[in-house]
Amino acid sequence: MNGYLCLQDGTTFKGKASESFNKPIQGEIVFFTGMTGYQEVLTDPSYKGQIVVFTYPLIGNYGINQTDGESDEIQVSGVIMFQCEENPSHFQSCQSLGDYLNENHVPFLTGVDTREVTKAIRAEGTQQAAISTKPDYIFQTADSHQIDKVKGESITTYGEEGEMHVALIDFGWKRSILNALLEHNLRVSVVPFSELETLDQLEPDAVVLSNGPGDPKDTTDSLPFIKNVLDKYPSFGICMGHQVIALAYGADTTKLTFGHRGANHPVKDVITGKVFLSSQNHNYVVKEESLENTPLVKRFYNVNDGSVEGLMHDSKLILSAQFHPEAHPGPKDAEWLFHDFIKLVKKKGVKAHVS
Ligand SMILES: NC(=O)CC[C@H](N)C(=O)O
Repeated sequence: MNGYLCLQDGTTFKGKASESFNKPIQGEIVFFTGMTGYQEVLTDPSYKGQIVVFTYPLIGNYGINQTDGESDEIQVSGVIMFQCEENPSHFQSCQSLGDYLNENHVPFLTGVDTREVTKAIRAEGTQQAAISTKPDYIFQTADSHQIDKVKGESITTYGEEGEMHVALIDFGWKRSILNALLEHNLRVSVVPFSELETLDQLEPDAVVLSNGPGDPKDTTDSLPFIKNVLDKYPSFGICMGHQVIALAYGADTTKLTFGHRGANHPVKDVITGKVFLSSQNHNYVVKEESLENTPLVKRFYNVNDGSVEGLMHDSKLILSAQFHPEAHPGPKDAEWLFHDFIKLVKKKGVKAHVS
């Protein structure tokens, strides 16, 4: 059966609709440029409600395994591919990508010129799109507040034997962030951001603010509370967590034209002068000029477009990254950030910089 990808600007692409596809779906369309990492992308809560275009032409060749999920379910609303491999080959593969998507009723199109779609998104920007049986889809009001769809209900603690206690504030956390913290022998309590009043009772040694879907300003009501937390505990923000730290201290965020999603985004560390490759998945960025009257300073920036990629507090142990030091998917070149942050927390450091 034919299926259509309809962009809100009127552009339409024809493809082959997946087996389980029976009703149109609408979502924000974004593109991911990595050659691998599709399972992590599909299950990352930051992608909640989005339609993901994989620019690499062959997706699914190593199948789906039991370990690479970033959460227990598929979070994207739809997938656009050129070719979805039906016969995966990998010793850990337990299912093909197509079967995985069909079984979970996530619609996808194949046979679409994904590079052409990407060019259209780059030209007109991230926008609403639909996977539909007809080329003339009528757009509905876009879904907002994706964060409400991924938030956890209660506090859960992992790594009971850990030597220090970290509260991971949950805006839609990726499993790899938890794993990176557990690898450092920490006890980690995942705290839904709506449960922040109980954070003090946990007596954490430090706080990590997680990734999450949608507009960071969806957390506006919680910002005064988050600022209290930041003022009190050494803190490390990742992606949405980084944006929330900026907002809490009075800086501002804005939406990029088409975001950064992929496994090879070059970032420069202002302090060391080093450039490293990073895994990224975001639409929003902190506005550099809005940092002016805040205690935050730019620590990292994107080598391609100069946008802010991370912050430090000028007198507190607060560090943040717009990219993903936990990787999954993508390079682990930035995992030293966890190491540095934890080392500073242990030393009772007062600034987010190891000299
Ligand atoms: N991965 C993330 O945490 C993404 C943050 C935010 N939703 C953005 O798109 O910019």
